[in-house]
Amino acid sequence: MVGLLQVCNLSCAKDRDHNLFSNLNFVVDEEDVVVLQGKSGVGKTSLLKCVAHLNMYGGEVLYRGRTPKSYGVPTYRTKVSYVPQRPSLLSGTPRDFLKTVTSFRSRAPKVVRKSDGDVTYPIEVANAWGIDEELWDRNWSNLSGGESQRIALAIAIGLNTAEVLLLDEPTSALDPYSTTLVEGFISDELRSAESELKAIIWITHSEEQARRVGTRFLHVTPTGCEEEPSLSEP
Ligand SMILES: Nc1ncnc2c1ncn2[C@@H]1O[C@H](COP(=O)(O)OP(=O)(O)OP(=O)(O)O)[C@@H](O)[C@H]1O
Repeated sequence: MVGLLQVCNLSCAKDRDHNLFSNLNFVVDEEDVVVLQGKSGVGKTSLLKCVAHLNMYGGEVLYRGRTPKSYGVPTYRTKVSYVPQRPSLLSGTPRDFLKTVTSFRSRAPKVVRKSDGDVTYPIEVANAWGIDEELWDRNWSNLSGGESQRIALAIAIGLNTAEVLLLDEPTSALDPYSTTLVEGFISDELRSAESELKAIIWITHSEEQARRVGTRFLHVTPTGCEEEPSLSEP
């Protein structure tokens, strides 16, 4: 079976002589929310970056049976999109970032714009999570961790081009109420016929969150990954 995303014999180098991990094989299908688990430092973030074609890797990543290069990497990244844990490392404001991202030719032209050129849906998504529009004009470095995390996620979801989202601890800076809002919104998007979103790979250190959002559980080790049938109750 081809699946939406196929990870074949993936390895990632730690340094010239050592691999961080190797021999990773798994398939992501439509409607999957694959929770990635594993010890701190095992390489979960690195794995997501490999899948997003942001890190060097050995082996193969196939999206709908084809390599990232066959789509063109910028186009691939609009379909398989990585959302970092700490977007505050970006320069400028979220609105600058949104304008830059939506100006790329690889972005689908269907993104809705206001007459002044602004893209609206990401701002609406963030608003639903308690983000005032004025925050879009503040530098990333002057936003709280939770604000920048929600805005980065709202951009990824609101652009509505990604079929696979790679979420790196997307709610680690959020309070429980905001976490519930975000989790609910994402699961509605996965079910919505209007949304492009088909599957998610989600890193979380929270067992409770893993149970709430996950449909599959993948345990990453330096020598491969194992699928766990389900998480046992605490
Ligand atoms: N750009 C980099 N240069 C050198 N080493 C790096 C780089 N990024 C990550 N590493 C190292 O690679 C290893 C794996 O890091 P990674 O962030 O992928 O792990 P993780 O499983 O996501 O960790 P955590 O659960 O703590 O977030 C760590 O030892 C880290 O220090």
